[in-house]
Amino acid sequence: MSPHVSPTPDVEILVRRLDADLPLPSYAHPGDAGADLLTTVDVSLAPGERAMVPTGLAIALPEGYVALVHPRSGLAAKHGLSIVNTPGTVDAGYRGEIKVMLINLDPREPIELRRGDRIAQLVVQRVERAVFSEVGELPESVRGDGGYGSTGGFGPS
Ligand SMILES: O=c1ccn([C@H]2C[C@H](O)[C@@H](COP(=O)(O)OP(=O)(O)OP(=O)(O)O)O2)c(=O)[nH]1
Ligand SMILES: [Mg+2]
Repeated sequence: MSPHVSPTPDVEILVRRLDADLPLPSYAHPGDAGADLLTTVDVSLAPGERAMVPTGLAIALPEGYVALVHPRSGLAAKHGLSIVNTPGTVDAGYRGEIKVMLINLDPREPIELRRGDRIAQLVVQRVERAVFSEVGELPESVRGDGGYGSTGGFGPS
């Protein structure tokens, strides 16, 4: 194994293919964080239009994991294709079809996608579950309640 490949074991995710003619999600390169998702249908998006696009996949994540549906940067840069709810959250308990809420952010050009095109990427991560414990006062911090640009704009802070 290359020393640059993570030594941690891969996480097994059970997958049902709802569309037998399309492949399982796959990583384009070793070390990639995102496995590409395909559309099972042709999609045409006018400027500003959005659509819920099926991937033909249903998965069972192990407890303690989440799968996040991220845009592909090449399609975003070249065509303005993004995802309305990026990143989409696929819960470990979800057994339905993974769908991608695509949106065409280009102000002028329509986007035409064909069945089998790679439209998004799925990033699998460990996730913590929190216990929300109510208190009257929060512990002090250096930032305090400063936010929303409190350190300034584009220039150095
Ligand atoms: O991009 C996405 C986002 C979500 N989902 C599926 C998996 C996820 O587990 C479920 C619910 O998503 P979420 O919790 O984000 O939506 P919600 O509006 O809160 O719906 P719900 O009330 O069902 O939780 O929808 C997708 O297939 N693609
Ligand atoms: Mg929810």
